[in-house]
Amino acid sequence: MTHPAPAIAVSNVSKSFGGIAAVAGVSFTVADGEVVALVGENGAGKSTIKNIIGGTLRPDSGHVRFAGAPAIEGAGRTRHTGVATVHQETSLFPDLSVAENILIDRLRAPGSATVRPGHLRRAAAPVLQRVGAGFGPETIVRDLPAGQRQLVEIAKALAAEPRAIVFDEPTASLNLVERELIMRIVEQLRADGVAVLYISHYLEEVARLSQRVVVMRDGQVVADRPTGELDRGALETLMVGRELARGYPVAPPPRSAKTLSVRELGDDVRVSGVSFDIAEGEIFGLAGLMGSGRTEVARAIFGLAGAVGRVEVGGRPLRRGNVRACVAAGMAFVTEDRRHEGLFLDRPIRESLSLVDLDSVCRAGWLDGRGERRLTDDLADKVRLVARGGLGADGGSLSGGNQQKVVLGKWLVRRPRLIILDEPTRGIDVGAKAEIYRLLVELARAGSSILLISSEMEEVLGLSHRVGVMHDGRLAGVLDRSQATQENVIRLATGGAS
Ligand SMILES: Nc1ncnc2c1ncn2[C@@H]1O[C@H](COP(=O)(O)OP(=O)(O)OP(=O)(O)O)[C@@H](O)[C@H]1O
Repeated sequence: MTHPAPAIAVSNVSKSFGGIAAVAGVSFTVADGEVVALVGENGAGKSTIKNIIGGTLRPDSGHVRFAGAPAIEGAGRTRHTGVATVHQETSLFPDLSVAENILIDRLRAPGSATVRPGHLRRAAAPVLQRVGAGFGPETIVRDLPAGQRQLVEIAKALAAEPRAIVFDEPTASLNLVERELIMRIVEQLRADGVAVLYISHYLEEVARLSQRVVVMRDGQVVADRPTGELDRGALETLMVGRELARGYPVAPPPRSAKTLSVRELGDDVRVSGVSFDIAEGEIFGLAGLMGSGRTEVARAIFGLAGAVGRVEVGGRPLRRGNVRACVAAGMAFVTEDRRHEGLFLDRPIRESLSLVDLDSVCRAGWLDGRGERRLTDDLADKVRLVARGGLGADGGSLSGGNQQKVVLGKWLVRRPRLIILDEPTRGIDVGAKAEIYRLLVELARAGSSILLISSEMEEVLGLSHRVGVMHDGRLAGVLDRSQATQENVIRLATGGAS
């Protein structure tokens, strides 16, 4: 019996950057109608492989074949026919319509004539239907919530009718309902015979969707096994090379003094009438569906978005809209958009790490090189930073997850009085997550107050003393740890009574 060639065959692929191997001798296949999960720690080499399969990066040696055929070499870029990629960061044009975004590659094709809007709409409708979109082709992308933009991203990939499709963490920061939708699309693609390579840090998704798991560590494949043979613990151990502690670390009960007091907070647009307190040493989770106003609450506390209402830190009214005053009051804000707001891509990693704590690395106004080295080495260690080129390499050379660890880590050691974290573990691997949870609990134990915003319900429920649930711009209820179950949170988040 002859076997058909696999839809994707990666053979002995190696790639180095500046003499440092990102991936070395990687081989695996994905067959038609198969979902293969690609997992590994931050910096293991997953994105490098994705980019080589997608044709945006050329391997130093080895090759990728699609259904037995090599890629078509063109000037500068390799064209890989039959494979599409759904990226983590959205690549959509916000001011164009859904249909224009979906068909943009064809609109830009040389020799393409002017396209009539009616034609565009008709061409986009079937793929929108295939992803179960509840919006029309003429909707402007900017008006869609993030979860639905991800559907447009997938529809765009499907428009080319690919035989193989690569998903890069498609559910990061989506809520449970939106995640379910994406997973059903993947299941349907598989049933339709499409080959799927699924990159994810969410091991429950890996267990549900994939038939096979390829585990990468330090640029190499360390396991390629049927998913059914690996339980969660075994998979984690393969990924991080050690056994991870189960469950969440427990913070001691909060103290009685209030750190933060928020009254009738609003942003004049989406959020209004939000009131709550956070005590010293308390972890307060903020849950809610995407678009419910969680991020806006955080921004309004910091005075960033035309905020109204009263905010007190340590019993003193906060001078609003003045970020410097907030920082002076001991507040720290780690936003969702960490890569643009906290990391120098073209400066040594060491500088990004030491910047918030300059006082401790400066002696009489001079930068103390040894002090800086000690501080940054310690920090890098604490967040399990994988910087294969050392801390002297530029921030831009780090993998996505490791860039996030830098920005998060530098705030965590500063022991702020109040730290607001928006999606702190997005894109971060299981091992580093465990470290970050430990650091958060340590901060709380030392008396810091923490406002934790996360779409990962398990994380919010596992770490928080209390959980506030947002619905439609209002705080629908606050649940104590004993009442904070997934069902109760979902009920409040979807507009049900507490
Ligand atoms: N342009 C580059 N210049 C220098 N080094 C790079 C570059 N791109 C990747 N690397 C290095 O290659 C290694 C693999 O990175 P890659 O982005 O493939 O990891 P990853 O598994 O996708 O990680 P993450 O889960 O954080 O996204 C890392 O050590 C990274 O620092």
